[in-house]
Amino acid sequence: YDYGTMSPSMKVCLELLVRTSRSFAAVIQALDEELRGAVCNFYLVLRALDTVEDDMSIPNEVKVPMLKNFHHNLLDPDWKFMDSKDKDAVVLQEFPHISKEFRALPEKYRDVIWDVCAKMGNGMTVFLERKVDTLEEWDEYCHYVAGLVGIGLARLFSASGLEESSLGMDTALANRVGLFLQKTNIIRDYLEDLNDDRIFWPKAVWSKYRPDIGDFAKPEYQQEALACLNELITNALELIPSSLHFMSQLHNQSVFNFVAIPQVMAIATLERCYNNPKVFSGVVKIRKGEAVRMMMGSSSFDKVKAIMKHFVVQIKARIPESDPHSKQTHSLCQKALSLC
Ligand SMILES: O=C(O)CO[C@@H](C(=O)O)[C@@H](OCCCCCc1ccc2ccccc2c1)C(=O)NCCCCCc1ccc2ccccc2c1
Ligand SMILES: [Mg+2]
Ligand SMILES: [Mg+2]
Repeated sequence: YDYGTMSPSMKVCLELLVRTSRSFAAVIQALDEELRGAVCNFYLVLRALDTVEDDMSIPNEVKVPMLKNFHHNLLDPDWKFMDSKDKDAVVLQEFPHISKEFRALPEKYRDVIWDVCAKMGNGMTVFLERKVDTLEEWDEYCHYVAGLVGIGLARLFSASGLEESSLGMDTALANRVGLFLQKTNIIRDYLEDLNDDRIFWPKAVWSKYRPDIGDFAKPEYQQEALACLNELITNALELIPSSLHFMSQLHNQSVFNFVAIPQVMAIATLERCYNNPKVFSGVVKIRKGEAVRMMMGSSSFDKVKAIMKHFVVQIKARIPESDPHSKQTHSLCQKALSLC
């Protein structure tokens, strides 16, 4: 970076990026110059929107219009929100710096960020009133908060000229790339979300095993908890072919690293969570050393396929005979391995 020529608001944005994202700050900063500012702003704008969604101290009658109209704040140099209690409240307090950087971006990037922000904000309100019930609604919610990010990123990559224009046109594929990350987060964060009285596990699935999702945290219901966990992980494993297909189309090294590292971290997380009772007593995180090794080893498609293969083999090797979805899990592992 050339800190000397960087505008004061860009300096603030870089600090906000590093402060609000352990997992994305490094890979965003490593993007080629042409994309870095746009993707950094895309992240901060959506993190600010998500901070409104996540802030349980904001009542729904205030939150709904705030989310629906959030994208208009991008054009208001003075807009900020000082009353958030969320862990990332700082992005709402410093929003004038974020919106200033947005307005300085080329129009082709502003159009993508504006469009995704509007659609995500509107989508979030849909699930403020009602919980995620069916697997279709699980896909719908994840589309709003992460699928749209994948679609927006693919459009930014194509618009930059660093990737083919066809990438930005296959919205169904880019959507699935985002779903893979969000479903992994939701599966991993069972206990954290339960403690916040937030449920993102689809009710149509967990209610097959227990009438109250809180029961999974009780040792006497460990079998039901693991069966539900394994079913949701199996659902997420369906997305591996799309993840690989998306990555196979990337030509720019910095874009490849940016896409591959979160995907590799996701399959590693799913493997750590599979049939693991610790999901219900704490948060299963990848150790820093292991994460660094994976980041270093994700620089080419062949290397990423080797890492994917490693984790899918681990899952396949420990599918319990008694698990109600063992056949689906086994055949999805086979399918994924055939592509690695
Ligand atoms: O509050 C938290 O800390 C976690 O919030 C989760 C939640 O509230 O569900 C949840 O908030 C979702 C709404 C805001 C999305 C913000 C975002 C995230 C990553 C980005 C990466 C690059 C550019 C823009 C990005 C925007 C969250 O952060 N989930 C993490 C998984 C979603 C990642 C989105 C995504 C999708 C496709 C991608 C493809 C390639 C590289 C990164 C990708 C990143
Ligand atoms: Mg959040
Ligand atoms: Mg959220």
